[in-house]
Amino acid sequence: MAASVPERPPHPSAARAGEPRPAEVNRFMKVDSRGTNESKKKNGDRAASDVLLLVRQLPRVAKGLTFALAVLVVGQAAGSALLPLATGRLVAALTDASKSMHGVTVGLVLLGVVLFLDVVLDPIRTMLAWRLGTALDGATAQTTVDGALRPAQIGHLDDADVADRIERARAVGLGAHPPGQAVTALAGLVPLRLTGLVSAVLLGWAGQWWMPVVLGSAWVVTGRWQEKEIGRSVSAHAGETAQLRRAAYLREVATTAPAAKEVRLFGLRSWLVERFTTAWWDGMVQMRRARVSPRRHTLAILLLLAAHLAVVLPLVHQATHGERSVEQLTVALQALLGLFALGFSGDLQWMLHTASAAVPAALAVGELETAGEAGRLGAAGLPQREIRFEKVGFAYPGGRGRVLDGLDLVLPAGSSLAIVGDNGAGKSTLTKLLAGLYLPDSGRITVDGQDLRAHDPEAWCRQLAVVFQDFVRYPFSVRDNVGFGRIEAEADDEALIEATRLGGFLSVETELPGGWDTLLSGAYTDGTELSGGQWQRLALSRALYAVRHGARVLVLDEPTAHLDVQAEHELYARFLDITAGLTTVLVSHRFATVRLADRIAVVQDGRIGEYGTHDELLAADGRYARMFRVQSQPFMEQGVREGSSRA
Ligand SMILES: Nc1ncnc2c1ncn2[C@@H]1O[C@H](COP(=O)(O)OP(=O)(O)OP(=O)(O)O)[C@@H](O)[C@H]1O
Repeated sequence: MAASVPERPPHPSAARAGEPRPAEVNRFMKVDSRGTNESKKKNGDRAASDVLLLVRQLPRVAKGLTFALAVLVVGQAAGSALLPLATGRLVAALTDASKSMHGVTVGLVLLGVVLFLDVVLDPIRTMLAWRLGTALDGATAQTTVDGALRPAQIGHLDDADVADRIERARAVGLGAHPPGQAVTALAGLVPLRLTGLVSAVLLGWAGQWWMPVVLGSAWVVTGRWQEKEIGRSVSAHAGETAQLRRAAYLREVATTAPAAKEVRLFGLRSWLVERFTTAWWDGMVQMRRARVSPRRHTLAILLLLAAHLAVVLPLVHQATHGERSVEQLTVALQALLGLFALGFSGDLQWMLHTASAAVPAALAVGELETAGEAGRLGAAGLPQREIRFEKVGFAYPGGRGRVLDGLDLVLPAGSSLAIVGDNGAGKSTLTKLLAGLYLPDSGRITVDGQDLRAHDPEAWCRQLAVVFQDFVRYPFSVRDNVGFGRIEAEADDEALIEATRLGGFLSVETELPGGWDTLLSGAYTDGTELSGGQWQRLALSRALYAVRHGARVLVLDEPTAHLDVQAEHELYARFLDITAGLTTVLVSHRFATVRLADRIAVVQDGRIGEYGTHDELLAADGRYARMFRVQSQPFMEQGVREGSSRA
């Protein structure tokens, strides 16, 4: 069956909220590098270090833009710091008995410059921040995609820790706050903080030195309390990605086409809604716990009130007793108001921390490693002699135990081998190991006597043409769907036609409205949806296109599962053409398909239980013979009944 739903529910071994994972558990990630070890840090520190990490990425992403934005932010902060000075000067000139025109003009000009700077610079800053944020989003997404695809094997995708980080890197678990939003928040926060600092200096100058110390401390302390709340919320979000991932998966099932039929037919609607709601609120529960207590809130308000009174009362007293001029009082009062910028900045801070939390996850994903050293030998022309499994043992990461256990098997080059066995016996697993997508835990696979690990995994993949049981239905053109068999090859219409002819898709292609360029997806207005069997023929054509470009090992996992009787019959008729000169592995439950192979291997208890030709295995009267009889019995009985009724 083709892949149906894009997201898997969380792995049972996924970490519970807030539960740290020891670094050595994960063999796919450098957990401790570049400050990405999130588990050891306290929530507040973690939020701050996420932001620092994000800031460090900015020049790497776009040096010029970062510099321009930094200059603008500082310039704007300097401009806004002039505001109290300009107003102070203007008020002083206006209240001065001499009514000096010079003083009024200077005040007005200063005020005009400040306002002009603000009006002109603000939209430019917003635009630059947006562009830098978009660049960061693109770079983060690229790092995630690149990292997730880098390991030559696919075991990391079965790892709950890796899956959680990928999810976080995609920012799905964080209410879709992409890292670029953090840049916008930073571009707003930094001028605020700078304004706060300048205001502190002005208050010290126009008032007394201790005034900014008292008021600034009150703002910083209460702001820190709020920041800790944000840290807790963000880490609650991050820790709860397992639940949120489940919620996202359920939403996907409910809102997309692949599962729509079953959801309706089995009446899963209420179940889905209920499960989604539960998963969503489970994911959010930590958020609610992370709220600041009302007592803390009250304390913060009282502290700020007291600090303001402690500064304002002496200021007014000094002004009324002639110890402060009108200009000083005006500047001091405005600076006093500007000091709020050192405190909690609500949405901006929240946005900054939530949006920057995806960055360490993306960096960790970007550093995913191939399990073990990747081999360097080429693989062109292999195998010449044989592929051999020697005492191969394998268990999936996080799986329930050994799927293969001491398996020995020989695939002579240029011949075909069918693999049969019960559901879950390990047939598909065997093909994935052959393709190098997983490495054996014990034993080895050799190609012409050389360990497969010694070969460059990409070079080995070029030798393979595979149709997996869950082949992918790419929503692209027919040409692309076939061409993906060898993406780096020059456009080759002859190979395209030959591969689709052998794969049984050519007759379908000629009927399509746009021919080779028909977009294969019902989700687009100009797209066309294929039937299951047509998709399978296309998947086979893709593999045969790879063969036309040099692949020498053909792996077909249930290649006839979706085919109608005629198409299956035609495929059998072409089988020798298709497999000529190739080393072919055929996984199937259909004995009509299995019989096409030169040899047959029965997978049983993690090993090869029986091996031989169809006739040899029937003569041995073992498991294969029993399975064959079970499948052919109804037809034989039917034949006997028809024979006797004719007689
Ligand atoms: N990604 C995975 N993670 C963990 N366990 C897995 C994974 N893929 C398969 N398994 C388990 O490995 C075992 C063998 O699966 P495999 O798909 O190789 O069986 P199969 O012989 O091809 O079965 P079928 O005939 O049903 O296609 C099964 O028990 C399955 O649950």
